[in-house]
Amino acid sequence: MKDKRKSSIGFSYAWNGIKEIAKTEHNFRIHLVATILTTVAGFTFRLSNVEWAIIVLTIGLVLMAEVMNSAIEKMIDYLKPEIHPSAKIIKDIAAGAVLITAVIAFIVALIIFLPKLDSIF
Ligand SMILES: Nc1ncnc2c1ncn2[C@@H]1O[C@H](COP(=O)(O)OP(=O)(O)OP(=O)(O)O)[C@@H](O)[C@H]1O
Repeated sequence: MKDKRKSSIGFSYAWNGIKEIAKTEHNFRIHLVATILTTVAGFTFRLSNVEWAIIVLTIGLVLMAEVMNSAIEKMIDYLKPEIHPSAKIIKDIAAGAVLITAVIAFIVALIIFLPKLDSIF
């Protein structure tokens, strides 16, 4: 019982973190919109189970990278609020991780949706 309460408190802290990022991070909101559009496209093109699994994993990868990037940005702003070359490179590297996942998501979208668009036109 005690463990259950503890884990639900942990979940509420995690949810609080996600809400904070959704409120403050512009890029995260853009990725949420992309998630909604991709989901609509998925239903429109009647994706197979395997295609859905790949799309869900890819969306998760991008959102997770965005959340980790935001955590790193906030940590740097807290530890090193002034301009510093190390602060710059740490934030640039974290942003690089998001860029990699966004490129992967774009390629996955091309592989899955292009043939379906092709069959329509
Ligand atoms: N303290 C700092 N010292 C040096 N360069 C910084 C510092 N903070 C940010 N930068 C540079 O500015 C870039 C953008 O940083 P910022 O914290 O605004 O990230 P962002 O991606 O614009 O964040 P947000 O998602 O909040 O808009 C970083 O990638 C880094 O190159």
